[in-house]
Amino acid sequence: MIVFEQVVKHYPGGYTALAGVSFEIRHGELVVLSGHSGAGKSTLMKLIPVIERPTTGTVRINGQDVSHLPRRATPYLRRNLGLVLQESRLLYDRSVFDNVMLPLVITGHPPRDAARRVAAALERVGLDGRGKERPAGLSGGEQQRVAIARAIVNRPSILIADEPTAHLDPDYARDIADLFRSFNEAGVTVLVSTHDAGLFAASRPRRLVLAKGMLVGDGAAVGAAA
Ligand SMILES: Nc1ncnc2c1ncn2[C@@H]1O[C@H](COP(=O)(O)OP(=O)(O)OP(=O)(O)O)[C@@H](O)[C@H]1O
Repeated sequence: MIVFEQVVKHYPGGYTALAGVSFEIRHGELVVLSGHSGAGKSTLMKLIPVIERPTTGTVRINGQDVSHLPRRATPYLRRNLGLVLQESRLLYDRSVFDNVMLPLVITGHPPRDAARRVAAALERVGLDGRGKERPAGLSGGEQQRVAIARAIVNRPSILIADEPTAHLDPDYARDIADLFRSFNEAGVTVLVSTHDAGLFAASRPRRLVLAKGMLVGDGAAVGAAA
């Protein structure tokens, strides 16, 4: 469960990225966050794993107020979150397998079970047998799948993805959207931001719409309108 209560985020220099945002996402929901460039989507997403903190207001994840979470406690929080953020780039000097393994290495997972989980995550995103390859040799859509496999390898209950279909050809983008739907159908709470909400319309998601740091829409998607 993700709860935002009157969340305000000012950046240094005075820019207001979020101007008092409140909503509640229940377990098992599929939520698409849309809004123009600069509306505050990335900021909202970064508040959940505490990459950024609210200036005022409260963010609660699975009942825990994370607004003032000590830095040393953030790895425990992030263990239950799958993150595909703008800044979560792949390591290009490592194999696909090593990239997906990374979160398990960080959490000190037993190596043999970790290898099994990586193989399962790669299979889940349609990249089984590709673990030895380098990310640079993969298409943009396949690289995004590696990032998604890395996000789900810890079997998170919440998956957060910031513009995962940006820069992808329409066919690849649709495949990625379908992948998020299948995670959601398997019980994962999914929050995904996009400029193209129509891409996810078939999944009948709940749509949150941000404009200038304010929540201006909250409801079921209608047709393929963006
Ligand atoms: N670290 C930062 N320091 C200062 N200002 C920032 C910072 N991060 C974001 N902003 C500003 O906050 C506003 C909201 O940015 P944010 O990235 O959340 O929007 P967005 O809706 O995700 O946009 P986009 O779709 O272009 O990624 C923007 O005007 C941006 O310039």
